Amino acid sequence: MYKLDEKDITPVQSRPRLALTLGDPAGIGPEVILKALADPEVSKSCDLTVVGSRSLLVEIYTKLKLAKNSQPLANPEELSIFDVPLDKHIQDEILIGTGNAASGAASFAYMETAIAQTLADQFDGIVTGPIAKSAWKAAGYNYPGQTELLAEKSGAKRVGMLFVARSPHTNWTLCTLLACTHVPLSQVPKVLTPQLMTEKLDLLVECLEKDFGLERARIAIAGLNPHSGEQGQLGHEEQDWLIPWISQERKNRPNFQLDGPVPPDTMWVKPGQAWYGNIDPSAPLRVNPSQVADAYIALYHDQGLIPVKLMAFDRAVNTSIGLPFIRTSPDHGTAFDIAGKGIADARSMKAAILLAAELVSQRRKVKL
Ligand SMILES: NC(=O)c1ccc[n+]([C@@H]2O[C@H](COP(=O)([O-])OP(=O)(O)OC[C@H]3O[C@@H](n4cnc5c(N)ncnc54)[C@H](O)[C@@H]3O)[C@@H](O)[C@H]2O)c1
Ligand SMILES: N[C@H](C(=O)O)[C@H](O)COP(=O)(O)O
Repeated sequence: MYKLDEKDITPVQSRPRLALTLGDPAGIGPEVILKALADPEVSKSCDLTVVGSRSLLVEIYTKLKLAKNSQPLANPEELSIFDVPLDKHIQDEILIGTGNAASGAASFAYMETAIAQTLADQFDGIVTGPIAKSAWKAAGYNYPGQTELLAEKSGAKRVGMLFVARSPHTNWTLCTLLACTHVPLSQVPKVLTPQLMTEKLDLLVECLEKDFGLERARIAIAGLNPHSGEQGQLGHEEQDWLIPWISQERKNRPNFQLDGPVPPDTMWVKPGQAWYGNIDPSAPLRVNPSQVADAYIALYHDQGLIPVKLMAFDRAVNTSIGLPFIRTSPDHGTAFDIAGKGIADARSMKAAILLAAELVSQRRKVKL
């Protein structure tokens, strides 16, 4: 991947067209959007249309302008907005800082609208503001997350959740795919199967080739149990199917180096070193970014997202792979605890917009 700079920005007429959903209006989505859109690097990279309720956005903008130490915010009057008006009784029940059925109904309506408009070719991709799954549930929408709604509405049979983050220290890119996502921990060993792993590996390989231009890549796959099961002494999944599955996939994909199962506790040591680089000048240079994997497969949500968010909470991007269009999202959630205070960090939203623009441009090049 490369850093988007002035010379890479495509001419105005072919700039990526992105829909930007507000997310849960009671959370920090509107704030990080207004902050990100005030950044010239963002506005230069693509044509952005906010999909959400204009009147709510204006209300939040007015409130944030009054906040202490208010940072630059885009003025809604100057933005392209695809207005999704809400029934008055729903709008009246939206309370900044509290996700509820009304805020869930609103964020669901924004997503449905953005997906429909993107499928109708009004946009090349969607950047989604954070939603609360519990608020969707309260509103009567039973989806584990936005990814599953996107897959259902777009007819995608397979979808993957990939977190992409570029290190500010070394410029190295951390790519982490979750083999299973919003699955309760007790269900993880049952959900993980060789079939599921093959589906996710197929998606990752397609994405690395098509979106990141990597025809040969190194992929590290985590084990499930402590020390990858210690030869069956600390868990049996590695011996039963994970090791045979990796061996088979090595034969099937000679262009790809598949490492694993890597003991989960040490899987993140080298990525951590590649991410931070030689920060301590007295330490020997411990890892060369070219010697680490191009992508990591974590077997379940927190196995992958604890290290990702520890290293890169301010800039990781949740990227859906396998959809017929680009979709990215910041890695953080609705942060109801700080909503409306003007202190939310917009860098992950900015990274999500820039990555979406970059991926749209890359797909266009591949199509030519
Ligand atoms: N992109 C998404 O749609 C997405 C991603 C993760 C979680 N969620 C949802 O968000 C809701 C809340 O989840 P959570 O509390 O586990 O995670 P969270 O990311 O909302 O918040 C975790 C902590 O980080 C802080 N934080 C988060 N984003 C921040 C930012 N941009 N700037 C400064 N501080 C920030 C919060 O104040 C909180 O202390 C849940 O319903 C969850 O499902 C949505
Ligand atoms: N699993 C994601 C995370 O923790 O960042 C997040 O919940 C987003 O999921 P959707 O994009 O599917 O809503």
